[in-house]
Amino acid sequence: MSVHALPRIAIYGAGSVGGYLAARLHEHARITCIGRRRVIDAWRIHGGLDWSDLRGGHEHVATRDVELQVDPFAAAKAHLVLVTVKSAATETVAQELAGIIAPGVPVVSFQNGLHNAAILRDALPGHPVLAGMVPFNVLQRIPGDFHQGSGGELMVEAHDSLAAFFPVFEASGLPLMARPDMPAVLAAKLLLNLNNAINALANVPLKDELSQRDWRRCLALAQREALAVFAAAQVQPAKLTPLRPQWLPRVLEMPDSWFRRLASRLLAIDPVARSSMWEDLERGRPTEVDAINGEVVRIAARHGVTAPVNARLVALIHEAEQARRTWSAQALLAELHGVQVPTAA
Ligand SMILES: NC(=O)C1=CN([C@@H]2O[C@H](COP(=O)(O)OP(=O)(O)OC[C@H]3O[C@@H](n4cnc5c(N)ncnc54)[C@H](OP(=O)(O)O)[C@@H]3O)[C@@H](O)[C@H]2O)C=CC1
Ligand SMILES: CC(C)(CO)C(=O)C(=O)O
Repeated sequence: MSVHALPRIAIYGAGSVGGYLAARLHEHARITCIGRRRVIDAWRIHGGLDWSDLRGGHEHVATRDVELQVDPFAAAKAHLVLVTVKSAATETVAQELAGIIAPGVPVVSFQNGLHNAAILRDALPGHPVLAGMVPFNVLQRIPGDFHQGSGGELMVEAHDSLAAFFPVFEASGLPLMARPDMPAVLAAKLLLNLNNAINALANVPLKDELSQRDWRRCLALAQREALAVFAAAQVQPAKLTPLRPQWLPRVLEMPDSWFRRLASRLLAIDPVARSSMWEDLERGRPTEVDAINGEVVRIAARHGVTAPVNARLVALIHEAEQARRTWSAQALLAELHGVQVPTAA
């Protein structure tokens, strides 16, 4: 196919996910990736983008093969826009895209958190704005070099406007699964993302963290609390792993050898992979904790229940944004047990 016949995709938010998607999709679409000047300059100095994954796939994509831009107007010619900024930046991005992108162009939020698509939708009437989900981890090891450290398929809200783009993702080796139940998918992803804060506080790779029972017990406390909050709010998370979401805390608490046997897929993570929240702390950036653990606390408050474990994780991450401290699993577990209201005997 001539390059001029390829669809144009704008990726708004040049970071870990944005850079990885740009590098993976570039052969089957004309990609424009829009981001901060410091990032775009660093990617140009790197000579383009490199991607690799845990199955050994890798490629160097030269700067002539992806358009790297700092000007939001570069999104004007896109046939599809993918939003890949952190949740706190969504409102600003929505305002920046309004009036720039062509009428009717679909916009997909490839972000964690429950409300990013709704924020974009409010500012972009006349566009199908669709929730998406990135299941795998991407680490930007050095500027311009992206490593996918775990598996899973990209998901998106089913919509006719995306018909021309499914083959692009498929041909690029990143199939996109259309889902009729994205609110349930995002709720299930939020449960998994409760580990982002624990991984950031642990300051160790995800695989090491999840291999140790006391870290998993911390996650089980946060997930069990979130599941109770979801039940109070009548939110049913989708089944994204071989285990039903309701079983996750019990399996996480199992001894290491049982956990390895029962949840081998949860441990199929590259040894270098860390959560995106760890990457934020490492780079001195504000984190997304208010859109993740903070979301559990807000839903709890709306439904007359409490979420002290997730509230404590929010506070600890905000403290870490100011000054980092490395926790041991035992110290964090004691801290999280300490905030729980004892249940009547
Ligand atoms: N990284 C991962 O492994 C995964 C991440 N996710 C989710 O994907 C989303 C993106 O995460 P990630 O890629 O890690 O984020 P990054 O912080 O790596 O990338 C986002 C980039 O967008 C930039 N940005 C913010 N606002 C604007 C703007 N108005 N115009 C241009 N650029 C802007 C940011 O700059 P600045 O820092 O200056 O704000 C940053 O460079 C998040 O919701 C995250 O939770 C989901 C699954 C996995
Ligand atoms: C893939 C996962 C769950 C963990 O890396 C993530 O979403 C993140 O880091 O933000």
